[in-house]
Amino acid sequence: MADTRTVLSIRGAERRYRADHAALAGADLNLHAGRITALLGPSGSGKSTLLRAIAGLERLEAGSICLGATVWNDHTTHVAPETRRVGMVFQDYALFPHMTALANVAFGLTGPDKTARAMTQLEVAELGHKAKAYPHELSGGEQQRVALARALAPQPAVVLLDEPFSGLDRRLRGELRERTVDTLRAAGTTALIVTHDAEEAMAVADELALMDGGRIIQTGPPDDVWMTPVSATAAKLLGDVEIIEAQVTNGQAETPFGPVDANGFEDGQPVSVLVRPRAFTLSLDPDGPCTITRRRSAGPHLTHRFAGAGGEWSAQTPAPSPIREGDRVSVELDPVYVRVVAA
Ligand SMILES: Nc1ncnc2c1ncn2[C@@H]1O[C@H](COP(=O)(O)OP(=O)(O)OP(=O)(O)O)[C@@H](O)[C@H]1O
Repeated sequence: MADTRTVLSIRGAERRYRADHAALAGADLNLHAGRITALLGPSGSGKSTLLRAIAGLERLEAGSICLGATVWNDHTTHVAPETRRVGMVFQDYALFPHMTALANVAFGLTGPDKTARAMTQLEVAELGHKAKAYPHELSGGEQQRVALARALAPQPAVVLLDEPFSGLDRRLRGELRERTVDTLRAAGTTALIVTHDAEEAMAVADELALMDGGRIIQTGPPDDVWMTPVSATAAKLLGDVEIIEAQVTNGQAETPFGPVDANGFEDGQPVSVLVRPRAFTLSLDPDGPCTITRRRSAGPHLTHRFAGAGGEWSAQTPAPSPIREGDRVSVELDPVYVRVVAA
């Protein structure tokens, strides 16, 4: 059974840079022992501010941040960044350019064996042979690995990674992503990784936290969050979704593609029906109500745009498919990929 002990808890965190705008507007989040949480949100939603607040680089105006029973922040306390047991990997890695890889990793360490410990950490990152190299002599991926080694070397309670893969090309990103997850797991570290890439968040996360407007709007295992988004905003953060506004009648929400179960909402209530592209099941039908307007291959599946039923919609369909542009189709919804939430 995985350890779900809360290591870090954030309650009602508020931070305003301007009087009329809260970068953090009451954010709540728990980080659990040895687990990787991915923080996903659009640009400007407050992700970096939350990370900086955990690191002690921002003061909160309200709320609290606690490591176990130790208060790092509340209305009276602000523990200095250097005394928090936090490791940081910044977006640009922030390595010291005039120091070797080894000196960078040893930087935060103390004690007579600090160089040996830094070397061990570099070896874990498979960069022992680059110990004497300066950052400009390292590739982007190697720099990121040195930055991660530096963050992990002091055995911090929490590691924070701010968009750690964003400067790298797609192939290297995937590789480095897996290596980073392996390294964090091997170290048993509690980690928070910020990203605005849904696919990346789903790939790295044990737990996913969705952020919007300075608040955490949903948390949970990635599959659960994907299958059961709490709102249209949450669903949109994780990928394409069609949103159909509907009213509940006899326990069902009426859509142009037939009724769907109203998920416990009461009759008369306005709801949003969230339909993932893969929910649409298309069948060739000369008398069907919809017409294919566009067909695109996307590797293992196809994207079919179709018009009719009061709008234009996107379906993700299995490849190969005989359905071509201009064909008429009938459309059904697979309820597995449909979710009804409050409007
Ligand atoms: N130093 C600052 N001074 C003034 N406003 C700031 C400052 N830092 C951030 N903000 C504002 O606070 C809000 C949250 O910013 P933040 O950088 O935390 O968002 P983010 O989710 O990390 O965005 P991104 O994905 O683009 O990095 C934004 O409206 C931003 O403009």
